[in-house]
Amino acid sequence: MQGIWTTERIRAAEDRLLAVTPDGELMRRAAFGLSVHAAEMLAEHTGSVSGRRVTLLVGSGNNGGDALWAGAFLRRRNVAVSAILLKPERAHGPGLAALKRSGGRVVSLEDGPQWIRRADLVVDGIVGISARGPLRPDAAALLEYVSAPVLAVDLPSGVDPDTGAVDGPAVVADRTVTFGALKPVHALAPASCGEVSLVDIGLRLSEPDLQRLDTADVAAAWPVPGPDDDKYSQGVVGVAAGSATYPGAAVLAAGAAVRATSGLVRYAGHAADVVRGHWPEVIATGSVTDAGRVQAWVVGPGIGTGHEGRDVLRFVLGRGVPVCADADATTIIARSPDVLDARDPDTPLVLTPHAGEFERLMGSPPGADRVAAARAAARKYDAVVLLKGHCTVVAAPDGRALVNTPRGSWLATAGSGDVLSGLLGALLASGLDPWLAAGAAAHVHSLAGSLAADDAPTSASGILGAIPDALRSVRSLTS
Ligand SMILES: NC(=O)C1=CN([C@@H]2O[C@H](COP(=O)(O)OP(=O)(O)OC[C@H]3O[C@@H](n4cnc5c(N)ncnc54)[C@H](OP(=O)(O)O)[C@@H]3O)[C@@H](O)[C@H]2O)[C@@H](O)CC1
Ligand SMILES: Nc1ncnc2c1ncn2[C@@H]1O[C@H](COP(=O)(O)OP(=O)(O)O)[C@@H](O)[C@H]1O
Ligand SMILES: [K+]
Repeated sequence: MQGIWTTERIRAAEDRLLAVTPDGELMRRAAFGLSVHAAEMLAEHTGSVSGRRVTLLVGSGNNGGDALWAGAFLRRRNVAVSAILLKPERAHGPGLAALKRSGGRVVSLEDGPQWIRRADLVVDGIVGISARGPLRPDAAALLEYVSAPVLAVDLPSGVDPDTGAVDGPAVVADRTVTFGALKPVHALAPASCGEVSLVDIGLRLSEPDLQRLDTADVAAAWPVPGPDDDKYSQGVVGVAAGSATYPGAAVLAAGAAVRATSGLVRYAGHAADVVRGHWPEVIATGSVTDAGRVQAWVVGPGIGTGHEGRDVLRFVLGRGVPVCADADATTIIARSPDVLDARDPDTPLVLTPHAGEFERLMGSPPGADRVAAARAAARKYDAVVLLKGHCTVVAAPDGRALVNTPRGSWLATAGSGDVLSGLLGALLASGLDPWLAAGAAAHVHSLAGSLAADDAPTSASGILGAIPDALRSVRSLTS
């Protein structure tokens, strides 16, 4: 698991460390690491370091101080460094002195654009973890001239450090070098951060506020049959999805469940013939009432939101097994919360809303703080909530939260959510902790999406087809 800490926690840990570290030492550690990454980027993009031009955008806080010190270190490698000070009277004193001593140039805000245009690399030291609100106009104006690769100091300026939300102009970095520990922005705003690198400055932190699954966590959690297993012992999943008119959701959800684990898959609903045609290994019946025993249900994709869908949902909630309520099932719960009376409070429920379904469930959209939103919904429904979007957030009623950072946006395609629910249902049936099951399913779903796409549009069927490759890739770490 990768830990992620809020800026409040980071600041407290920094204060503790600062108290026992010589003055300026932490910043120099941070800035030296930053300069190594800057040199690496110069070499990558231009083929050399010496003689190249770096322009620093320098705000009035320590983030600007990091940039100035890094500039001084780069001077030692014969890089031409210029610094644009947004507030010259409040620039970090020791950093500015170090840059000047090393032969770096300080340029005025008015001359800034030409130095940005001529740069081989732009370093964003405008603002770091003390950023508040949208980027100020003088800083925002400079960004219009940037065409060179950008290295963000700690985080891309203009992006909220704790939520990753972007409200107005913001830096889009090719690489972000952060210090001590990952902050929420790094997991929640991948398109703004670019590649994220962590420089160790010796921070000590306890329990993280937010987590991210490593591939190794997913590999360790994913169920694999052993010598004594049979088709029942690995967990049987039931899929209640689709309709005669719209059988696609059923085919996708059942197919994802088939590919996720080697346990048995049952299907119940009006698309039984179509599902059987696609997946002969699925035991398909017309109704949940004669589906047979399962260890978890996936319910909702394509079942409609009328009384029949409501009856199906109520029936599966009453079976005493974990339920993944997706798509139409979330809408039914939002409109008729009394269906949840059928649920035994001790059996896990996973809700998988996208933003629109979330708004129906909670009465307002997720807003900028998607982690807080998912946590609130998890508490309200006493359920694990998987909030879909570019980044997927999974929160448990006990407050645990994780985020899945995607590789691109190819998952934004029709039916992709049905594939996710099938994966998740199969993991629930195997007995995995529902929060971990949701996180692992999201991880494999997004990996399958990027493998299927391979830089060109794909489809839900393509994502489904790439599940075995995604699992092979995840498991290759363990073999
Ligand atoms: N502490 C440590 O041990 C270490 C800390 N480190 C580094 O320190 C950074 C944190 O530094 P920090 O706390 O000095 O604040 P920082 O983020 O630079 O910005 C504050 C200034 O920005 C301004 N400002 C605010 N919002 C703005 C906006 N929207 N748009 C534009 N400007 C805005 C605001 O100005 P004011 O409102 O005062 O005019 C304020 O003065 C951290 O990210 C890391 O890089 C590393 O060296 C490792 C060791
Ligand atoms: N821009 C995006 N980037 C990455 N993933 C996305 C993006 N938009 C949607 N997704 C993912 O794609 C899936 C879409 O699911 P859903 O909204 O239920 O669609 P559908 O009903 O068509 O299946 C979710 O897993 C969601 O997290
Ligand atoms: K920054």
